Amino acid sequence: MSQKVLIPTKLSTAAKDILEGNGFTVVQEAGVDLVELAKAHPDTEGMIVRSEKLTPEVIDLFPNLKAVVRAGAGYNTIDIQYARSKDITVMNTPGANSNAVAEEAVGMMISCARFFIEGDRSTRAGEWKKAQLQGFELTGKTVGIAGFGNIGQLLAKRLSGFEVDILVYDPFVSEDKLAEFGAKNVSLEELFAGSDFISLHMPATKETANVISTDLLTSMKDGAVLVNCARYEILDEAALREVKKTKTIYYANDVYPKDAAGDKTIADVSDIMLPHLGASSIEANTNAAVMAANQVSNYLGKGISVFAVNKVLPDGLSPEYQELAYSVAKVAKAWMGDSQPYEINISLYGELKQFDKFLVPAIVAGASANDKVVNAEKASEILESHGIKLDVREVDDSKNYGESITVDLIKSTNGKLERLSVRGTVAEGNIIISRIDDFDKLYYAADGFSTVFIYNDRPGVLADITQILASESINIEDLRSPHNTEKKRSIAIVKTNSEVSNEVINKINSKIDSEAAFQVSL
Ligand SMILES: NC(=O)C1=CN([C@@H]2O[C@H](COP(=O)(O)OP(=O)(O)OC[C@H]3O[C@@H](n4cnc5c(N)ncnc54)[C@H](O)[C@@H]3O)[C@@H](O)[C@H]2O)C=CC1
Ligand SMILES: O=C(O)C(=O)COP(=O)(O)O
Repeated sequence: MSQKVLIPTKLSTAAKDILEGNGFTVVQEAGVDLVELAKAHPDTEGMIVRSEKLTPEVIDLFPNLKAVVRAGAGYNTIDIQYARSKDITVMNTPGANSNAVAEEAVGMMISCARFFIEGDRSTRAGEWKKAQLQGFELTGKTVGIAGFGNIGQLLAKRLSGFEVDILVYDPFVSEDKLAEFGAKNVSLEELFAGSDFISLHMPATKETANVISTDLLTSMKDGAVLVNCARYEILDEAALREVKKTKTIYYANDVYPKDAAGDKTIADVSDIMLPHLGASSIEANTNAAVMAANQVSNYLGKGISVFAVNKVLPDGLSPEYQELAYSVAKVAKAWMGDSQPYEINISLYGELKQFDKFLVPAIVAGASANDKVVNAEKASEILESHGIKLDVREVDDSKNYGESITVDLIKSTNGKLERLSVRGTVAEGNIIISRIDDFDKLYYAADGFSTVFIYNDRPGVLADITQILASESINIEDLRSPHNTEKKRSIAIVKTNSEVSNEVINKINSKIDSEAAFQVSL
């Protein structure tokens, strides 16, 4: 039965399309209470949200939930610790909506400095406030950016045409990053006192709660502009109200305690108020939808967690290695065909051996991959229930395999055991299959469609394979065919531009009489 993903938010249909294409059942209903949705879909295993609040009470309504992707950056609306305690992995989609927010911030700055909102309102009302609404320019001024992550950096880049000086406050930013943008690292106090425009782009955390205080606001230059497209909780609203009584500063706001209609307490001190529009561009929505759908699909289907915020991959383990784990196992499983392994042996070489708990689920998912979708979390249980032994072996690092993974599926046919062994590594960010059976040094990039034949070495076999594929109008993109002269065996790995049907594989097989013939798509 296919796994269910709930999208209780307004999100590009790209997410639903990707997930359905990968075999998931998708329910997308925006604006419906999560409690109601939980009643109707208690079997939900994955969820994609935007600013919807996931409290412990809401999380408890979804007993089968395994993965939540916040299609966006800020995840302060999700109780990630509670989710962790329920073994739910929460991810976000960094960078997906950054440009939309950076552009919004530039728009806010100029709208404030040139009085666009008051100009519009008063002119509509029949007034003519040309003399009163003389503004000031952004060009050549000093802009302070608090929080120099994805959005902060893009903002600096977008502002470069305005020839501004940039001050940055971010306790975690590197000197290299600052140099790249020609920005100066300062304290938050120096940033507030020295900037004509200030834009907030740090996350809402315990450390940033109410950090924009009376002292900072009082220190701002007269007539300076403060833009908050980050989070409501960062600014001390009462302090802003007090300071604004005696000082002319402008405040542009996009964020609230909750996203909902109704009166807003911040209204009297805001010069511009938008209904949390930062990420609301077509482009950002599509980017976030595509990223989120792939992340849910990879996690539930392959055990690969990318951008997890409550189960962060340990230092030294990049997500490519989880992908490698899945891919190596999937190649071995494709070789094995429909029968079930008697045993799975896993060898994690080099630094990878310490990361078994992050890699084994992906291997188990790959080794169980008959359909497009498998349930990575449940795969171990399934293996156990089928009596399949899983063995993570002691490895011999003197073999110099670097950071690589070997998956051996042990096949049992009428009591006779056969080892189907595949090894891979990551090189320059690419997933590389380095060995199948005893054919090593393959160095073959595992993506797209590959058909593999193992056969007795003799002249003319490659010609037969390529000729049959050509007659089916299938184009070959790569072909590796090392020989084992001692055993007089060869392997041909043929990467094609499209899927090769079973019928065509059988046709080739009967012509070349191979001992193994299988296709794998990665
Ligand atoms: N208005 C809107 O629609 C949107 C609002 N946001 C908000 O903007 C925030 C930033 O988004 P991104 O740039 O994508 O995230 P990011 O994670 O790429 O960047 C955040 C930056 O803040 C820095 N930071 C962390 N703690 C800090 C502190 N105490 N003081 C100063 N800097 C600190 C981090 O080092 C990092 O460089 C999000 O957390 C979210 O709350 C994000 C997207 C849309
Ligand atoms: O990505 C973020 O942090 C945002 O604030 C965007 O929120 P939204 O997806 O528009 O509800």
